[in-house]
Amino acid sequence: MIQIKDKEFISYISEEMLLQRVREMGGKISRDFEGQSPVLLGVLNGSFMFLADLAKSISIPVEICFLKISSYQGTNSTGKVKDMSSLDIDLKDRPAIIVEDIVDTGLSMNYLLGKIKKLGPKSVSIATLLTKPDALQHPVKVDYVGFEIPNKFVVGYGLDYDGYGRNLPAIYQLK
Ligand SMILES: O=P(O)(O)OC[C@H]1O[C@H](OP(=O)(O)OP(=O)(O)O)[C@H](O)[C@@H]1O
Ligand SMILES: Nc1nc2[nH]cnc2c(=O)[nH]1
Repeated sequence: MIQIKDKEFISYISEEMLLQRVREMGGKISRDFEGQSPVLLGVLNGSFMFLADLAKSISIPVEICFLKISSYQGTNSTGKVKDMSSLDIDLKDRPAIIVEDIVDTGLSMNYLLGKIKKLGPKSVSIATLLTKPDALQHPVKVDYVGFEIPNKFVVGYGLDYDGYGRNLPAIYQLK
């Protein structure tokens, strides 16, 4: 068990399991996009650790850039997406892969899809480490999923509680 601020969390997905699954996802993406050079669009802050490990497992040429949005406060969605991005890459006619740590209600991903599609990419795919099928309110088709998890708040491996816990190498669930 670990404590972050006022909350206790218990071990949920080990570092070993995360890395094994992320490598599988990188292998699949490499096969699916063989002969192409997609742009990985990491969504800050939460995706930084997943994106780093995923990118290391991808064997085809990729470019990497980042978007920054936020919708969570504490352990709840605000219901609104705050966009702080300025995308410095031309996506026209390029395959784009949005890389997220988690699709929870789907609000953020629906917003991102709308934003990216307007930039004229060849295709838009979604890779997320985690999804919470029982929490989904804004349906979205995810192409690459690491783990489907129950509707409980999680931290670690990029995911935070109130700014903390992102540096944990494994995933923990709210007790
Ligand atoms: O499906 P949703 O309900 O929209 O939730 C998913 C979003 O929540 C998290 O971001 P957060 O707002 O916590 O910002 P952060 O990545 O900076 O922690 C996560 O990285 C997703 O972007
Ligand atoms: N840290 C964290 N951020 C989220 N954003 C959406 N769902 C979650 C979650 O379960 N944990």
